[in-house]
Amino acid sequence: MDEAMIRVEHVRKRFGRKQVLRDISMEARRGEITCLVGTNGSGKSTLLRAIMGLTPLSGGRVEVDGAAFHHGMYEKVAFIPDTLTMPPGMTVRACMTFMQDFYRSWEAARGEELLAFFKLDPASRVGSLSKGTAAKLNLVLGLGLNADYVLMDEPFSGIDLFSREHIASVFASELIEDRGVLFTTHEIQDVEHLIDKVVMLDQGVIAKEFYCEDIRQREGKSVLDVMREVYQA
Ligand SMILES: Nc1ncnc2c1ncn2[C@@H]1O[C@H](COP(=O)(O)OP(=O)(O)OP(=O)(O)O)[C@@H](O)[C@H]1O
Repeated sequence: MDEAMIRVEHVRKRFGRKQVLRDISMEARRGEITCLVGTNGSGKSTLLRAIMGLTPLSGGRVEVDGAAFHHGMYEKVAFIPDTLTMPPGMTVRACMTFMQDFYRSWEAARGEELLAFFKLDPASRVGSLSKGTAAKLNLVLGLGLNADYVLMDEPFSGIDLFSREHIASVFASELIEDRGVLFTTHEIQDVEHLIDKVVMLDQGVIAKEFYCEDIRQREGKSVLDVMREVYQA
């Protein structure tokens, strides 16, 4: 059996008395772009953080390529959060040097390629970046890692149309290659043509998990059509 995937099995997560993830089982395969969707507060960020071991699970398990997730896997699975975590005084160049010092899997040449792709100025400081530019730097730092899987939390949040298109084009480029991508977005219509699979989260469970091509061919529906059916039912 091909185990090149992140597999989430019966994951549960509770914050105090609030059960956010009730029983989540899903897969994100290497070589595929998987999009996690759900209404506000449905637990998308919580699930990404749970997969990365950034928040303890209340139950269930996460496997990467058939082995239980452990901290050594941070080189294999990159996480790009929805906010830039670098200190405001640091320059873009210093952020890249930090990544180089901190991660064995940082690929300097790929980092330079990404910097050029997003037209970022290496001398600008983190604190002076606009929201969209900060999001681009976040992508440079995450995708510069030679990780097999990349998890991204809302890479398009608050970003203008052209920057969104620019970021979306990364998904179709060799910068992603055969990695496995799992990301969340509310801007599904912008990326629908780029994604392979959709996982729909609703009230702590997976309401639906499907390949976009299947739903298009079999039912003649767009992802948005299916989302309307599930979330507006
Ligand atoms: N650290 C925490 N402590 C308590 N509750 C939390 C914590 N983190 C998240 N929650 C709650 O878990 C639920 C899911 O939050 P989460 O951020 O995962 O949703 P989301 O689907 O990413 O939402 P959005 O689309 O608005 O970004 C929310 O009700 C939130 O208030």
